[in-house]
Amino acid sequence: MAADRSPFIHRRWPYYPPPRLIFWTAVFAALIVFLVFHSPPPDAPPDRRPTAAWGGQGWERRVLASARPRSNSPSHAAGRGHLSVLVTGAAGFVGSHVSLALKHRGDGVVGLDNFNNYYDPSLKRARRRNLDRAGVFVVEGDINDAALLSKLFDIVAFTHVMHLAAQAGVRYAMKNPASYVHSNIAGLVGIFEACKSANPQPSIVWASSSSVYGLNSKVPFSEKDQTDKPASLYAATKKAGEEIAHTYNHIYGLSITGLRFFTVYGPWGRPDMAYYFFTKDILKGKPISIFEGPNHVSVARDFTYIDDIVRGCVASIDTAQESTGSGGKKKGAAQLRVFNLGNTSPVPVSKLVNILEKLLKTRANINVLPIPRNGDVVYTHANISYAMRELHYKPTTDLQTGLKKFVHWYLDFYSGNAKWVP
Ligand SMILES: O=C(O)[C@H]1O[C@H](OP(=O)(O)OP(=O)(O)OC[C@H]2O[C@@H](n3ccc(=O)[nH]c3=O)[C@H](O)[C@@H]2O)[C@H](O)[C@@H](O)[C@@H]1O
Repeated sequence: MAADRSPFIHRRWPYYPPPRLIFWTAVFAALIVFLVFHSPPPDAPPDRRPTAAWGGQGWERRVLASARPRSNSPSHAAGRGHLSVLVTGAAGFVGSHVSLALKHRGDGVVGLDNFNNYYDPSLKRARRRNLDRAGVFVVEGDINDAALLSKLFDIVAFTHVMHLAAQAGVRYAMKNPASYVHSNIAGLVGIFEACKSANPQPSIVWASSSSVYGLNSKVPFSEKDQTDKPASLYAATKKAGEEIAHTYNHIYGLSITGLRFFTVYGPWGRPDMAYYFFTKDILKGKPISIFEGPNHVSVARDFTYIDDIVRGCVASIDTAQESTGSGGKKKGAAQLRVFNLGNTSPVPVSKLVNILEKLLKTRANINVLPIPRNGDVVYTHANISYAMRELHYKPTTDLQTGLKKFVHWYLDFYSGNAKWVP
């Protein structure tokens, strides 16, 4: 009779299976364990995360640490409680300054920025290094990423959102209109959606723009003036933002403050703005264009120094009332405000160039051109009495003083020596 070679009979206990069987059983078990822990539950929403990496325990710990206010923060001492602020556009010009100011006084601050390449992202990365050093973690992601926003609100009960992420620049709107709709309309709605669903709802302060005054001829511009004649798509998206703010305040009880910034300038500024690229071009000996209005009228701006703007932003946070809703439901009327933050002292662009020439000790090579029909307006001038009354806002830096600080920073930064002086 042939010997029975089956391994499963005629074996006595204890039975030791062959090593190959043990190996394959282990592989199979490991595979099952992997599939169980890595497959999404059947009703999980689709993963809408963009390529930028966020999430994970280490990431959450950094968000939490950054959001934690100092126990002896002045906000707390002043009876405003502990503030945790989400600052969007934190690697941007105004966003980086405001984040540092809040962090330095003891508030918890989490930054959010998509580091897009509208202008040199290495400047944004340099600003981020300053924020890192100060203990502000900047999450890399987009305000249109609903899953990311909802995750951030899951982790932190933000008391305030300082929404400064936007597609800026008046003239670029003719080149890339979609980017204005993406950031200033869809992105703003994304922020309001996340805030209205959060529990507790944060108070929101966000950046509108002096450009909403558009073709207004009544000066100085007051918040009570009509703003229904925007001169650029950029201005139109900011104006639309103000209307959208009204809707979210009305339906959901969100406390919202819009700030109309007037041509903000200063150290760590935006390279797409005239004072910045004039400085670069004057130093390189390249020609610059100064625009003039019809009948050779001077084009002028109410240039406003960054430190004054930061004080206005912080005061807006400190005077913002709480939102009244929670988890998407309104419980009562909430605060809705719009403030001009300007210098209330317009200066012709030709004068700005004179100041730069003196500071740089270099003559500019100037072409005077008619103002192009690409969204620019001839004149801006802020009436700031409302902000003075409600925010105790009082700009203290004239253009000469502010440009001196900018030029000092510029020369330092581009000689590879940037130091952060908040
Ligand atoms: O305050 C605002 O609402 C706006 O201020 C700036 O917009 P703008 O005032 O046009 O600032 P710049 O682009 O720096 O232009 C400053 C002045 O220089 C003039 N300019 C600009 C470029 C140029 O080549 N030549 C020239 O004379 C412009 O006409 C303008 O009068 C910002 O770029 C906007 O994001 C912001 O919302």
